[in-house]
Amino acid sequence: MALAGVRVIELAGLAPAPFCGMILSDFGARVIRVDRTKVAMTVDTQARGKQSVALNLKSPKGVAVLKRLCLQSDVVLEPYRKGVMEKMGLGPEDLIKENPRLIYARLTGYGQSGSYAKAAGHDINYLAMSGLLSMLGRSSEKPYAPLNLVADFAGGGLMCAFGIVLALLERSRSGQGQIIDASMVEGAAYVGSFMWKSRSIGLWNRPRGENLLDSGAPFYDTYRTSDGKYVAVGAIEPQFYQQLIQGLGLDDTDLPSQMSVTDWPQLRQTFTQVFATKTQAEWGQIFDGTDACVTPVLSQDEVLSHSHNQARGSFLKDSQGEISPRPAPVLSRSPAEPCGSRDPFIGEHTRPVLKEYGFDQAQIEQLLSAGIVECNEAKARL
Ligand SMILES: C[C@H](CCC[C@@H](C)[C@H]1CC[C@H]2[C@@H]3[C@H](O)C[C@@H]4C[C@H](O)CC[C@]4(C)[C@H]3C[C@H](O)[C@]12C)C(=O)SCCNC(=O)CCNC(=O)[C@H](O)C(C)(C)COP(=O)(O)OP(=O)(O)OC[C@H]1O[C@@H](n2cnc3c(N)ncnc32)[C@H](O)[C@@H]1OP(=O)(O)O
Repeated sequence: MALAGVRVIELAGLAPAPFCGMILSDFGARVIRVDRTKVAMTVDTQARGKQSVALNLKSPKGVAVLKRLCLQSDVVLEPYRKGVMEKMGLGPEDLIKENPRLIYARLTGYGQSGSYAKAAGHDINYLAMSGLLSMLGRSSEKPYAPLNLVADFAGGGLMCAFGIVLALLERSRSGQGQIIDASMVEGAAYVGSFMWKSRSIGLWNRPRGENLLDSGAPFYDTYRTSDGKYVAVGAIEPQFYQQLIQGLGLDDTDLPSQMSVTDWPQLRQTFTQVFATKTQAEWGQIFDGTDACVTPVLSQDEVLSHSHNQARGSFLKDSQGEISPRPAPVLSRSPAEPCGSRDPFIGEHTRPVLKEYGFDQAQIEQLLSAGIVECNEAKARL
């Protein structure tokens, strides 16, 4: 796999850093998640292929253990508020001084500088600060965050993984590590570059929800079908729009022109009425195999059985029967091989990882009896 041999220490976080760690793990990196002690359950639902070490960082001895793990690894991924790592003496300067090859990734909402750097926040705040939230939502309605997808995952976890891969690539030439300052505000904005770059062509001149691609255009929207399901329509180009009109059984000469913005509300009404006359599956029979750009809106449970997804193996079922997306993109020679077994229990790998990182048996027992580390192997065997 592409990242085989790369050792990552991931400090346990909420959602973006776990996703970043899972991407690295799916593509072959060895990811060791450092969890808190005295915690019954992890909130990391993206732990595929990771190992867990439970370590008390409130103790100087725990901090010393973490330092030893970091110094022998390729990547440290930390999701804390600015200053937390420095307070423990584990800031990037300290660690990179001792391990110049170390890649130190800092995944935060607002980045390591600026007046918001130390403020708490979540996806919706970062999205708001990126300028993108102001563009999301239906006409005359308030801005609407599309789950916590854009800042946490696209602009956060994924962008940070990209930064790590770039730093690894550069290190293969220079032999040196570096610090990655991954701000979710900036990551989200960068993912949305098109929204800035396309202003000059007038794509966003109208109010929110009234433009071509923000649900303003009737040929770029979702419609309810007679069985209470939905279809998605993305028939932008005239030749594809013609196929949509044909599939709907409408006569083009009775309709206003596609790009007549003032007629869009009326056209939307017509489409709404027509789509409501058949089931989602019936529309599938009409539109599948055409270029009308009409697809079913599938639920999370339906994706696995759709013929196209099935043919490509786009979704996986793990050993627990849980469905999740296959890692993307697909590399021809060294594709991801996601681990099929269950996620680790907190502290499940404390003992073997410490051993591997050079702690001897007596040191491990001492750390265990002092409560600096926890080991949950017994639970893991149950
Ligand atoms: C919208 C998303 C968030 C969605 C997350 C949800 C999926 C989950 C959120 C709550 C979960 C539920 C909840 O936990 C209750 C249940 C628990 C149960 O186990 C499971 C079910 C639950 C219902 C559970 C279910 C779900 O998991 C939840 C609903 C986001 O936007 S995520 C993005 C957030 N932002 C960032 O990541 C940006 C960077 N980080 C930050 O800005 C801050 O970290 C943050 C997020 C604001 C939190 O600030 P906080 O003050 O809490 O921490 P920090 O200042 O960063 O400091 C960390 C301190 O922790 C110490 N520490 C770290 N590791 C250890 C250790 N191993 N041992 C000891 N101590 C440790 C560290 O030293 C710091 O201590 P100090 O404060 O003293 O310096």
